[in-house]
Amino acid sequence: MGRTAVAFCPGHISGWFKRADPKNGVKGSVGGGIVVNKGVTSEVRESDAMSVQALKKEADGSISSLFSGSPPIEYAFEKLGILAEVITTTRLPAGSGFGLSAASLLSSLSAANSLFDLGLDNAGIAKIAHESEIKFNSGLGDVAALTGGGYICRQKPGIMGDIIRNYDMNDSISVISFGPLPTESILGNPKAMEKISSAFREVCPKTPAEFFEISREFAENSGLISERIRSVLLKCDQNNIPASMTMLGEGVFAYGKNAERILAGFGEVYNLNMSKYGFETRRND
Ligand SMILES: Nc1ncnc2c1ncn2[C@@H]1O[C@H](COP(=O)(O)OP(=O)(O)OP(=O)(O)O)[C@@H](O)[C@H]1O
Ligand SMILES: CC(C)(CO)[C@@H](O)C(=O)[O-]
Repeated sequence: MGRTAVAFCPGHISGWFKRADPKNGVKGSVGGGIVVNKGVTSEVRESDAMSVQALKKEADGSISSLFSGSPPIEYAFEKLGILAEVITTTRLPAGSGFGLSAASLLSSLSAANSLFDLGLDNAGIAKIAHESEIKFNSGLGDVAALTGGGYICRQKPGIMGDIIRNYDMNDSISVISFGPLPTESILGNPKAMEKISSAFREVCPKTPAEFFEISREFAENSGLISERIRSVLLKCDQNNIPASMTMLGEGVFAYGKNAERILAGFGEVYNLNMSKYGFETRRND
């Protein structure tokens, strides 16, 4: 049995985004989102061979296998010249707008950093994770978002871009997910991306209410709202609950004490809170 290290990274719900023009140098996106208190825990173990196993924890505590192999994590570890057995565990659904590809990269790299004494600081970890996300089209702005907490507005692309972080989102955030919308399928679709680009407005919220207004306006203009999402949004509107579509996943996130009750009529509800913190490293010899 080799030594292990464990690290956690929160999830990130994107409310609006726009891909940065790669001609301008830095790759990624600008946009807004919420760093949330549930995300991905990675356990990294010394090994002679590289392997990644993704696990899902259910509401009743049972654990099931999601998939094995994760090209973004394998690529990042190869870049660092390390081999390890990686196990990621999450309570949240995959491919559903929680930025889990970024969270699994950041938690796995944080754990590897401490296990192998790589000496990377948080910016160094984020740089490798961001590069891997861009390479696999699995995210644009999630890594930058997850370098800290709060509900945020990213005004420049990349991990060194200006990020406004606000922390006064005190009520719970309820999320319902109807199924995955693989990030690659949207980012790799020029028509969808053109519509998304025209839906984007260069504004930053100062309050949670403004955050949900900007998210909703973007979602309405993005061309991504399905019939199922529309019916949930209508119900939220009728009950004065701020709500919008999770980017990128076929789901709805809604704000405040009454949101859970309304969303529960449509399926399993994930109850989250804004996280004040981004990813972290913890040693576990
Ligand atoms: N929990 C996880 N553990 C390990 N690898 C993951 C995990 N989630 C996603 N990945 C890797 O990221 C790839 C792309 O995932 P995708 O971007 O569709 O999911 P996501 O990040 O959960 O979605 P979103 O970015 O919309 O929240 C997956 O094929 C997988 O290789
Ligand atoms: C593209 C994206 C919506 C995928 O989660 C996110 O990375 C973002 O906001 O850039």
